[in-house]
Amino acid sequence: MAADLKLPLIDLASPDRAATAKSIRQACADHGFFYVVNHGIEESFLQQVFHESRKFFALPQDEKMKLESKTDNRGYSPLLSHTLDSSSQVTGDLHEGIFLTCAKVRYSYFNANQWPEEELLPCWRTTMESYYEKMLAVGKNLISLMALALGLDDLFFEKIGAMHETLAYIRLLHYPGKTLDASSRLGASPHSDFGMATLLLTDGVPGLQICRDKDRHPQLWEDVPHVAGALIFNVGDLLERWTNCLFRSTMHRVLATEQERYSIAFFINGDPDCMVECLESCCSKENPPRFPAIRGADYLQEHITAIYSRGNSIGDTGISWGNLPPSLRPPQEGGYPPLPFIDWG
Ligand SMILES: O=C(O)CCC(=O)C(=O)O
Ligand SMILES: [Fe+2]
Repeated sequence: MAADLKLPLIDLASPDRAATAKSIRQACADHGFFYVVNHGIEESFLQQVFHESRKFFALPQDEKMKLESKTDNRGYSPLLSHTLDSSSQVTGDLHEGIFLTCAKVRYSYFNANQWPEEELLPCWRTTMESYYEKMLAVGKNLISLMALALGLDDLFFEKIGAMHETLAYIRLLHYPGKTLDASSRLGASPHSDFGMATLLLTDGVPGLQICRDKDRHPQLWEDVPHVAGALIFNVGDLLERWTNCLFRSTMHRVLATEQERYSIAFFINGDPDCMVECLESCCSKENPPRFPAIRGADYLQEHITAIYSRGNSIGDTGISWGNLPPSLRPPQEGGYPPLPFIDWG
């Protein structure tokens, strides 16, 4: 049975930014996950976004399929159409979703947005665009606190270009609840998020779990309880790479539960052209960089291709763990070497 977890709570209204940054540093090192409260987004607006999300998923399947994502990034992905961890399940994850972005990057890595028709869902697009703006503002505040947490200038990630033309995504998710084969599937199979960080909004229906130590056998999965009004923040792979694993991109999954569940992930992936390389303050002779430098877009694109490939298995795409670049392969046998002791002060 999964244990219950008490994740740290970060209060964005606290006037003491240095103390907030210190708590964030601890939270990212211990869990890679924390709650964000007093984020400034009104509860009524969050409920409105959920309401619009429910309306989208309630559309007839053929309407949703008109927005089907052709290359598995922007657009609709039906139930079982992809698997976040292709090694854990042969068939797909038990959820449907739609990916949207309002990012204005100077060249297009991904498809154009696909919006439901205005007559079908009036105000849907404006609600999502407004959600995007609000979440991006919260995300940028958190990224600057992350920089402070690392002992850097709070504009550090801006200055290195990571936030220049930030690629961020909304992913509306719907887990259908009771289905015949729910017991043999997961709502979302184990994965870590690929980008810099994710802000997650859940509807109170349980299911989300984290595994703090992926190399431990057997793995310990802990329930992430819902905290009303809070967003859930988690570190993504790019921040883990920047910090040489000081900040943890923690593995998580969603159980397929009896109850229908909705959630909304907001992925902050950073500027596609920014180089992601170990921060000086996070490595030393005894603790050399664990990952080679990589351009943000290359990491994301390779990962998306591998995980979201139609057919649900890496094999179907001609990609295998063996021919993925080293940055995308799972850790070597026995996991990564242990982290050195760090005195956080
Ligand atoms: O639905 C959730 O609670 C988590 C979703 C998630 O982890 C993801 O989309 O990356
Ligand atoms: Fe995730």
